[in-house]
Amino acid sequence: MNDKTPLRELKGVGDKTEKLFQKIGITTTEELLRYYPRTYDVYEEPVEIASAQEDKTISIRATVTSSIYINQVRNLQVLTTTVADSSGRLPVAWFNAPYLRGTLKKGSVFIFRGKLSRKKGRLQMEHPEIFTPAAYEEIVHSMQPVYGLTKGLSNKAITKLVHQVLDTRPLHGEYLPEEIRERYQLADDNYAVRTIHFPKNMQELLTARKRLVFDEFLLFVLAVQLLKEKTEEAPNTFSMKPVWTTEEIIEGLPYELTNAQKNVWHEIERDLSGHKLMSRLVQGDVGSGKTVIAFLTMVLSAENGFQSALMVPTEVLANQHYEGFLKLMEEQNITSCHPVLLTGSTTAKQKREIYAKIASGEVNVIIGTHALIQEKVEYKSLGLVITDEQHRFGVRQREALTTRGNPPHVLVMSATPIPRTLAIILYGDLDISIIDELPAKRLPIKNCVVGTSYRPKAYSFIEKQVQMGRQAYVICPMVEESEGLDAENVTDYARKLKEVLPGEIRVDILHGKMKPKEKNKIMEAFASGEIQVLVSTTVVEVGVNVPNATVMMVENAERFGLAQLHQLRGRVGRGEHQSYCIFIQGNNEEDTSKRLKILNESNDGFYIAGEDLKLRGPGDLFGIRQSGLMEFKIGDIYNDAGILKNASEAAGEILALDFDLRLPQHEALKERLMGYMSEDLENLGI
Ligand SMILES: Nc1ncnc2c1ncn2[C@@H]1O[C@H](COP(=O)(O)OP(=O)(O)OP(=O)(O)O)[C@@H](O)[C@H]1O
Repeated sequence: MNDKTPLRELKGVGDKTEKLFQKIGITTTEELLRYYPRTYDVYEEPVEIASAQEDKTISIRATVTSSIYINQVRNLQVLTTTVADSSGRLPVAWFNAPYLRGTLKKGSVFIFRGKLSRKKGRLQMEHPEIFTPAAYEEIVHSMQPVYGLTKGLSNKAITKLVHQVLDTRPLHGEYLPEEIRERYQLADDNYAVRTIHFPKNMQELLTARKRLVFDEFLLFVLAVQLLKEKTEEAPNTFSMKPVWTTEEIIEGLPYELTNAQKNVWHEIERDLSGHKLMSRLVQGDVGSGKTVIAFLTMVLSAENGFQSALMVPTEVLANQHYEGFLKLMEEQNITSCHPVLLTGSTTAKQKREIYAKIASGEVNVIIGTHALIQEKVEYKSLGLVITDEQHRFGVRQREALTTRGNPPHVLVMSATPIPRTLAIILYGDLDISIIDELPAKRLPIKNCVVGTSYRPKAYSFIEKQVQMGRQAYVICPMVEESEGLDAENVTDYARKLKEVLPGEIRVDILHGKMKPKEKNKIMEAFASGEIQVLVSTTVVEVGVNVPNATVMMVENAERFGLAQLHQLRGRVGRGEHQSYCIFIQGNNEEDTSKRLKILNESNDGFYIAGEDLKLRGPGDLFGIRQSGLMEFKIGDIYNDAGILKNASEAAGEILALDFDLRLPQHEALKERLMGYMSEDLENLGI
């Protein structure tokens, strides 16, 4: 067995299992080992029934004190009994588990592990796991991995397979230079990979995690540094001179550019006409007006006779930008641009026609999803690539671009708030511009963090806003009901909301499982105001622009990272109307309230990220990540900023000594880096 061994060759993996693993992006043993647990279950010491708290998973050691009752509730068979210890009694229920009848004999003692919930005013434990006291003794205090799952694939199945691979694979040689491991006190790689799946305690877990985070950052920073070497001196083969048209467009806009926008625009103009190729990152908080800068740059490129491509992560966004660009052309009478939209939904026939037009130069502004820089697309003269969200277009994609015949100028747009010190490390190959000013007419968003009892008020508020001509988003974490997860889902929620709101208000849904075409249709209907309330998952999070929407209501806000919530909030407050954000907290935990309150204090992405960090302890690393940021599997740029700085320092030293990694002590590292660079590039968008 080696790293690239297909899962298929493992014991117990047939067609069906192979497909299920493919669904979560795993085809080889290496990918399986890099599929880190989402979190860990700790089997705690049993507690007394009397001290058990609602909503918490606990273990109790108790005796079965009554006979078993079986009730049929629709298609659910409910099995109930009562258990007791010296402190009290507790009803327990299982669903569709008739096989337990033989086990749960009156008088027998078990460890019951599950969550307590309140039913008709009484606490009860639902569907607990059962262990004999001896079996529990063996696992108590241990940490069990909890993986991200897909329907049909159980946590047990993944755990078993990871065990199999860890037990049978040959160990690797260490690829990090010894002195670096010593200086930063990093565990051995083989140990780290095993322990991240099966740690015995928190300390072990943190040690393993530190090594893996370091590795992930080190490879990333090395890639950035090597790319920097390559691009720093690349001559400007697509020199673009400033033109009047863009000045006229700026004059003709319905608003005045902010000073920050003007500065960035001038920086870009200077870059494009300079001696070197442009590699620039434009960082600007949600709604700060990055799109118009992208459009101006594309017009400038077209006026200079070159093609440009704007790549975005979703079809919805691609459509939005395409429509936006067409509108700008029409309003401002721009004749030099011939735009085209290219996405996954474009039919094969249309694609062929579009490819031909791109090859002949008939179209010069190409807007779409990542399909744009696939090898099949041959450009006549691609002078500029703009990407609109950096986390889907990381260092590996930028590197792949430089290997094309004539590498184009690169402009990366990002709304991720990253402190400057970290940005310099993470985007070392890019010059950085910051739009640190919001358009003047914006009113600050009004926020509230409330419990679920606030819903009726929120609904009537939404109703009033709609009557005033505005629109609303309601975000739920899930698409449909899912076993074991207690969170709102789009499908049922929309149904309920339709019952509550007056019939003339059109409520519709949007989620990631819909076909792209359907999603576009819904988004267009929302943008045009036909749909007034959109119940959606976080698919709306990145870049969607409907300035008329003024309410953002987020259900189960506790399930999202603050950065993600900030992105969601950024979907409102994009026009002149007062906007509102209602975060519904679905639990009663004080820590959650504290965290969510940060959103109440500020509308500034930088501030939020910083405050969130202060509240986190080491145990939080495995709960909510600042999801959506960058392309890291395990590292978190905020929580692990210290490790990121160490990795950057180490990369600097390695390259100072051996700038192309030729020395024998770096051979294994180089191989690992090559593997990293080519890993999943297809999935990453190239
Ligand atoms: N200087 C300005 N004054 C007023 N409105 C502006 C200005 N610049 C842009 N806008 C408008 O603000 C809204 C948000 O701009 P845009 O979509 O470019 O934001 P963004 O920076 O891309 O944000 P996000 O990261 O959330 O996508 C748009 O409706 C745009 O027309």
